[in-house]
Amino acid sequence: MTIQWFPGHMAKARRQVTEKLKLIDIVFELVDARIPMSSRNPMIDEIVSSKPRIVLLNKADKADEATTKKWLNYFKDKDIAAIAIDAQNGTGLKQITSLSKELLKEKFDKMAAKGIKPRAIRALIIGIPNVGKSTLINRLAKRNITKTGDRPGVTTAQQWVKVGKELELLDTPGILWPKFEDEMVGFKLATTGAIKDTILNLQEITVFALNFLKEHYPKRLLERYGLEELPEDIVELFDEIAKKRGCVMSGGYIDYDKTSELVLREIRADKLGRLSFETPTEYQEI
Ligand SMILES: Nc1nc2c(ncn2[C@@H]2O[C@H](COP(=O)(O)OP(=O)(O)OP(=O)(O)O)[C@@H](O)[C@H]2O)c(=O)[nH]1
Repeated sequence: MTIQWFPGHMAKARRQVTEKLKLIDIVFELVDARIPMSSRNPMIDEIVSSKPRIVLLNKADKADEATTKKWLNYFKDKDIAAIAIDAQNGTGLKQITSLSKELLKEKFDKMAAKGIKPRAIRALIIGIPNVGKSTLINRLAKRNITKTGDRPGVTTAQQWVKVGKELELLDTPGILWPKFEDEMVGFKLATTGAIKDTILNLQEITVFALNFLKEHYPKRLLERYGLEELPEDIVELFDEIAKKRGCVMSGGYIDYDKTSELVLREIRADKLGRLSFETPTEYQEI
């Protein structure tokens, strides 16, 4: 899904999430494990301040394991509950219920003391587009299709999805916008495929990605594209990859768009291995 986030849409998204918060005990904030900060909504702390929250680092199967460990420590140091998961394969999902119970123990104990009948924990999944919200809901609910509740004529009443006996999810997730006014965030979102390539310049995204790989994963670049060494100049690197992969037009001109598409496709398909595009050290001050 591509959403054009105009101010009116942002206000509406925020209003919808705020409404849903009234119905639930806990928020599961879904982020992309490869870019846990860039894939968050910039106002998330303020928007969900009234509820306990677990940060779910999704697509952990695509992220650099060592960096994901650092992110988990980062959140732990900040006293923020966080779990690395792979919603597609179901890895890490068991911890979601146990950690939710832990975080809500006091609230539920108090309810029990008042004689309120025990009930399942109610949760809402929130995240930016394409972060894996529907995949997670379907996986937790052990079903294949998420019902879309907002087609004309379909009742808009909230539906609950049961996850075992102890947890219930709202079946429509909360969708919030990313922090795209920051250019680096935009490049990271585009490199990981979170936003359409047409939103930013394709070649600029690839320059960002290649520079990043050159600095952080040079060996992977060398191996993937059969290069002897990495040229200093990023255009030269582009040229070498293009020549290795036949992205050259008649007359010997390099087809930079084709090269860009190829490199980005391969990064997103994990052909260069598991990659993370940001580390906690850049965010220590937050
Ligand atoms: N490798 C991997 N892919 C995942 C994971 N979770 C989701 N995906 C893929 O990511 C893409 C987006 O997933 P969705 O579940 O549609 O994301 P969404 O957040 O519901 O997206 P919107 O409907 O746009 O808000 C799909 O191609 C999923 O198959 C995961 O843990 N690992």
